[in-house]
Amino acid sequence: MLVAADKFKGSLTAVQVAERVTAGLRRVVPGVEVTSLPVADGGDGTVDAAVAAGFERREVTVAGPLGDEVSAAFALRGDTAVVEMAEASGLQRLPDGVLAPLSASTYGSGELLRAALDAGARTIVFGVGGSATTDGGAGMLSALGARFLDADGQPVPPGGGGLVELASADLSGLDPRLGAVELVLASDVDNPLTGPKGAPAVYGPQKGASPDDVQALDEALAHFAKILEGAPGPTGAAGPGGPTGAGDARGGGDTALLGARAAECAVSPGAGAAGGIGYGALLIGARFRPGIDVMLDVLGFAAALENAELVITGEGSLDEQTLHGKAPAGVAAAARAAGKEVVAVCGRLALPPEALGRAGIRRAYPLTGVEPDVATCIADAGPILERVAEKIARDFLV
Ligand SMILES: Nc1ncnc2c1ncn2[C@@H]1O[C@H](COP(=O)(O)OP(=O)(O)OP(=O)(O)O)[C@@H](O)[C@H]1O
Ligand SMILES: O=C(O)[C@H](O)CO
Repeated sequence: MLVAADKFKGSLTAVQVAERVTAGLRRVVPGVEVTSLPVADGGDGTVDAAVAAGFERREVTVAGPLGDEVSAAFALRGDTAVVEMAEASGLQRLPDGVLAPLSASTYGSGELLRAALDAGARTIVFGVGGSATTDGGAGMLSALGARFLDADGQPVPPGGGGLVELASADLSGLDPRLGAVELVLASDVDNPLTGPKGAPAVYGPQKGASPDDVQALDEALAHFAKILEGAPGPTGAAGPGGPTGAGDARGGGDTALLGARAAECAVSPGAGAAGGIGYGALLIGARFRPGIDVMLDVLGFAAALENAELVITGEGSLDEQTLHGKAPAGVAAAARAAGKEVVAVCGRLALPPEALGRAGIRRAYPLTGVEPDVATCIADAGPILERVAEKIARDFLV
């Protein structure tokens, strides 16, 4: 039996989900062998999942979304680092939870990447999602040595809103170590940077952006990308590979302009992830992969799967979004490909059985199936999840 579920956002961490499910299963079948592999899709909880799988947690003080100091962690094992942008620039890092769609910056995420480089990382899994920001990764790039100036030669204000003032950009001062690392953009979504499916339009509102803000941010990010097309690229022999990850020399040399590659990055899948930090990451050579697929590799899912007959996955809300590359869909696809049976636990279930079936999930067990009151399900999630797991044990193990 393998428990590979994401967190129930707002009620249980992924580690707690695994603990509660295990406790419920063992109440019905005391000796049952259960392997726990908490999972995440690149968004918040990604460092926790890596740590649960044996990575070392490294704490660093970096800038939060509004520039105040926050304590953030990345995970390290050997020369592989897992950096989660939400640790520095996530919604949960906003002081008092007050949304700041125009001014929130990813500067602290760049500081986290720098800390991973300082720690000797040669491969960096950059998990993105759950962000408070819509700055196209400008803050992150600044922390790594890029310069973004207004018409008076002054740094533009932090956040996506400030990018309308951008007159010139220069990436030639980027940390040269970036040229020598493998950077993987582990993204929860595959949106482009701008336009109707872009970061401001689709994810701006959840960060507090009004319709006017969305429009302003969309224009600001388009302007940002346009300026970058004419900007000096990173120096160093191993120039970034662009969205395909195929390393080449186009970005090398401080006189080389980013040009067509910057334009290509803006429309590449994942550019619009986490307020466009995906774009910034692609620009410095990151290779895009769906976050859950990257994390299953990092966490050693294939090995954990070998001895399991049944896989229990899940997340807080099994809904339409789940089908678009969220953790349970990724777990189910990988488990089904290996011929394993998959069921899911969740707080609330908003998918019909056919949709679950298409995702490879045989049956879903919502907490609301044993406790109809949603508020109680959230407040008392742990014990209720144990009862749900008892049900799974009775259905599949006895
Ligand atoms: N114990 C619970 N009982 C009932 N519903 C819950 C419970 N815990 C979470 N939820 C529901 O699930 C939602 C959170 O969904 P979920 O955990 O899938 O995260 P998400 O918002 O999809 O983000 P992510 O991409 O990080 O997974 C909550 O807003 C709530 O509606
Ligand atoms: O952070 C965000 O904007 C969403 O999670 C999509 O990446």
